[in-house]
Amino acid sequence: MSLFLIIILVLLIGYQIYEFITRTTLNKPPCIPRLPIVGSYWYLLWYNYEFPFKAMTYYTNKLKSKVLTCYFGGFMTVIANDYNSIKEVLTNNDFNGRLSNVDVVLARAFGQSLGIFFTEGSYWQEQRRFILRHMRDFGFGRRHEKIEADTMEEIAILIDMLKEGPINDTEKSFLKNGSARFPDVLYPYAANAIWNVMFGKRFDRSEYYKLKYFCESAMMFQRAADTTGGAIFQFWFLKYFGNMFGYKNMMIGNYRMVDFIKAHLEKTKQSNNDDDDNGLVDRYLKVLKGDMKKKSFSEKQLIMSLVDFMFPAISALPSAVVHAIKLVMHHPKVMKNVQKEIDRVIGTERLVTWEDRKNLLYTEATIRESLRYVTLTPFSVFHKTTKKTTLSGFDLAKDTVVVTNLAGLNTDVDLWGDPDNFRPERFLNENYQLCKDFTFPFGFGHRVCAEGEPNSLEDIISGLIVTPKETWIRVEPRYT
Ligand code: HEM
Repeated sequence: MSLFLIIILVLLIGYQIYEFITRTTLNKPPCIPRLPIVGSYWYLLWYNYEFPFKAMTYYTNKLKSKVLTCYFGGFMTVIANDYNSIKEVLTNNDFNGRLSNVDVVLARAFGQSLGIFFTEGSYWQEQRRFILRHMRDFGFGRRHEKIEADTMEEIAILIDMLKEGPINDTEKSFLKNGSARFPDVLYPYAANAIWNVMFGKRFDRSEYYKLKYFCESAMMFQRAADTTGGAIFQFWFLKYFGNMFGYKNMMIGNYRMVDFIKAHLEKTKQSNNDDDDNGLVDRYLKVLKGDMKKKSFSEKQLIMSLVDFMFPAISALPSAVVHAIKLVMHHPKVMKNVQKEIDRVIGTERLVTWEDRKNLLYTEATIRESLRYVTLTPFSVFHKTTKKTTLSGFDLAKDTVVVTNLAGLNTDVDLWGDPDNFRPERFLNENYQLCKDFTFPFGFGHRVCAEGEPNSLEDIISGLIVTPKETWIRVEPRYT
């Protein structure tokens, strides 16, 4: 009898646990199974430890919904997995919040909510607006004679490195036996481009070791965790496990960048005259010295904004170029087409310019396809609802974490038909013009990547092509 009761009790508890795991609240998106405390993230890891976002396709099919609830630890999170729901998140201002008070986010910024990525509300708006407006004056995201000339010089150095070989120990570390290591070889070019906008100067070729250090720190930070922050963002105490959850490298990489920027900021402050106007830093320092300083302006905020604007420029951009190169090299037909277009539009005697972009449609389609094929930010950067709102007809409470599953969008069979094929032609119509792009590699709306799509694509194009005559496309004899 007692055995019978125990069986009943076990069955009842089992049922309760099953109920808890699969429970969906009324008018909330269907929920991925979850466990008490740890939530659903572990199910994603279980499905694919290396690429947990891949589990989403399985669950959208299983739960028959493109919008799902997923508990990241204790954070009730809603994940948008298709074009319509992602667009809704990106275009509705109710989703413009960020998780600004999570331990790991605060730890990277002197224990405060600073920078651009993880700030929100009027603080974020004020800072983002000020920084972008003044960066534009120094050539960020628009035509600018000096910046274009400087960039051409950097490209010329890159060509010289690739063609003539290394001239110092730093260059020898990424140029060996006639081959170049990517993305490392692109670091000086990428870092000097953004440094120029911020500080109004570039590092000389003899100082490239400094840029190498700066870029490697950014990579260390990026590689320590994905944009979701991984498990460390859900459970603060995991920081005590060293590098097991990426915390240690995240902090080392982050504070190496902070210290590097701080040291150069100090130098700028010491040599700064009131009428200096060479880059964003001069403009920001002017505000800090002035009487009209708004509350959101501080030196720490400047440092974290510089980190937030610079680390993607020196890690994500070179990575995007490398993925494009790799994919083109593995698709000889695409390579031939790109090469033919470069020969036709640019020829072999001059460098690529910003003007060329409108005539490099196949090359642009190739870059768009490589950004689709390899999603650099699979879960993008987490958003948060700033008020009670709706998504695809579901009700969402204020402060709900919202994820745009860009990887899911980029591999959606319903949208692409053959997402596993690398086919730039999908971005061109029958008239060989670029057609509507259903991807959001840089996000969209007010929280769009600060570099924005046009600027990023131009940078990738110039990084990819480098030079018509000596380009990497010609280096690989197997395909020519
Ligand atoms: C191929 C390269 C890049 C990709 C794929 C990329 C992608 C993204 C994505 C998906 C977001 C999040 C959008 C959202 O919240 O929905 C983002 C945000 C951001 N990106 Fe990029 N990015 C790239 C390069 C850059 C560069 C070069 C910069 C700076 C020069 C930059 C600066 C930023 C900043 C500051 C944000 C935060 C914007 C905010 O929260 O207001 N990114 N990026």
